[in-house]
Amino acid sequence: MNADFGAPKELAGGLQQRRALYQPRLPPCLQAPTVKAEYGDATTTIEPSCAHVVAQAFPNTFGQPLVSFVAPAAAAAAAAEERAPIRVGVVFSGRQSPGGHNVIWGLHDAIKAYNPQSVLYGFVGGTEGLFANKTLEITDDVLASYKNQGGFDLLGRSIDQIRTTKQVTSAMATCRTLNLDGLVIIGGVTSNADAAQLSETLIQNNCKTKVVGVPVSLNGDLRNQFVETTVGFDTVCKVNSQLVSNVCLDAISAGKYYYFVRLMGRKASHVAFECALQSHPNMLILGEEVALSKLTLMEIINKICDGVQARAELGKYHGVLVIPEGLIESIPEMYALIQEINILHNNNVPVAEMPSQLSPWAAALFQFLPPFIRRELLLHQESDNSAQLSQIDTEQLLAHLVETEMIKRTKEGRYKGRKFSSVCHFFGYQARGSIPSNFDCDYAYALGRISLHMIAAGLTGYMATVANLKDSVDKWRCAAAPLTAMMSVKRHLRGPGAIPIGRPSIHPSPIDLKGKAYELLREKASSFLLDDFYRTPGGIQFEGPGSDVKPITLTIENQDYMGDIEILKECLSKVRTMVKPGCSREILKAAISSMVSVTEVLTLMSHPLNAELPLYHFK
Ligand SMILES: O=P(O)(O)OC[C@H]1O[C@](O)(CO)[C@@H](O)[C@@H]1O
Repeated sequence: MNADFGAPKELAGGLQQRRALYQPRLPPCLQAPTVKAEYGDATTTIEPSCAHVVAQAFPNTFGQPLVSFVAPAAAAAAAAEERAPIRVGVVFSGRQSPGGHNVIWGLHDAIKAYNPQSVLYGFVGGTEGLFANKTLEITDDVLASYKNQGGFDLLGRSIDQIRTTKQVTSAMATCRTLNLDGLVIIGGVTSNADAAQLSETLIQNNCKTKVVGVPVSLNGDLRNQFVETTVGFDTVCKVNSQLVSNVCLDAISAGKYYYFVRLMGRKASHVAFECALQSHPNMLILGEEVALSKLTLMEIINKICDGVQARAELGKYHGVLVIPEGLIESIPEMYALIQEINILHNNNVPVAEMPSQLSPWAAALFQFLPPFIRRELLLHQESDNSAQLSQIDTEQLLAHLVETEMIKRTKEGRYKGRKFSSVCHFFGYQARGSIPSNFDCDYAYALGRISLHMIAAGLTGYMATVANLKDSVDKWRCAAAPLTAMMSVKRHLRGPGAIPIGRPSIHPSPIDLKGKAYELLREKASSFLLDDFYRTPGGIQFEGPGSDVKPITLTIENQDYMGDIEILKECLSKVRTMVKPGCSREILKAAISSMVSVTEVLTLMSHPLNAELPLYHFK
């Protein structure tokens, strides 16, 4: 374990120092040291047919009400000394995600405003630090060089799991030893599911510590009717969109390579999806689409080759393909092979013996794959027993198979263009330590402050949430949602005969293939493929007009089309000044794509006032 966690960092002059001075904006309800908690109706689960199973597994925490936080009446705000000091622990349970530090900062500020005698302990080294009770007291001094900074290096992280009996017992022992009123668990889907179980176990064992989850994950897959997005998703998408758009421009400049880019996102492809909306690469293959259409590996390869061939007919020998790291598991035959390997891991079969123990069809597929993929598929599993997808070079597998297929097509006389050449990238870990965007700084800081109010209100088994994120911070609504309300049970089959399997849990939310954002992308797919409609969002903006740009998916999916007349007017005036009367349709398209965001264009296209402006009818 790194002994330097929490040590003051030397911040580079210029941007890094300036970022440390940024003061996150606070929604109105969080501006006083206390809040008023308003209790709503009892909850069930996001999948009501699972309610009885969740209720059985979580007898103490199922059905709790939603809680909203509003500003207290001025007279209700008691003096700090009238409030008992609070003792809270905080742990990074999930993977690094930009903005995580600000959750701790917000929590610290709220705790001290609540009562300056309150104490906040950070667990050093992630969950391992929680189990071993290794703490660092969080103070203003400790926080100084970590404010608005990326990574999780204030406290570090270890395994993203608080699940086994030993782990839960150790965590409970730490809560008791430190006499904690609250434990704040920072992480994604897995960490929050574990937080729910820990909270239930603590109640059953008469441990007073309240457990609060905070949605922090670069993958953006912890989203449901209570959670609009996770901390870090915005930053990671911005960093990766810049990288993708950079390679788009590189590709078109030399006209000789196809770039195969893999982005993070295991069970869901949100990062790849958002980056494609931002940067417009030629091709995007989502895990969700492949799983739905049950596309085989060779069908995917043929699809890519058809795209390469169509572009060659236009004289184009370059392009950019974006995939999520989870794509490999979405391909039916690869999924089945990975499942067989997982079973062998669970049965402790030595890696060297695994290939010989595969079923005949899986062994045949395994042998067909290039040696580097075979080696990567056999790596030890993640904490949730899934394959280590970040270590599997799916982009290289695709590039290799596409090259083979293009050579075959050439030999058969089906392809007459130039030789296909590729360059592969995994833009994965690079973004996790990035300086967080203003949005992630504000969002994380607010969630940290909400966590304190949840503990003060005695809530346990809840997640801190903020709604209305597409709007400015002064319109954000702060709340707490029961973790059990986000649970469902996996099923073997769909429909009435479906058999529930496993314990209820919080599951990653896939891309909504019926959603507005996906519809937009599909409409543009053939133009993206052939027209090199690249878009350059550039680096993260911290100041000025670009600094408040939010994820396109977040704004599109939550867009109130009829209500945003102000946005409409602003867009109209922008485009009117740019476009000259009588200019071509192509110029209009380009003007719109470069001048306004997709969200704005969508708003324009869907708004009744759109009829005023024939130029928007390019669709
Ligand atoms: O740091 P680690 O353990 O290699 O984590 C890698 C994984 O973490 C994530 O970044 C976030 O869950 C995944 O997308 C990726 O597969």
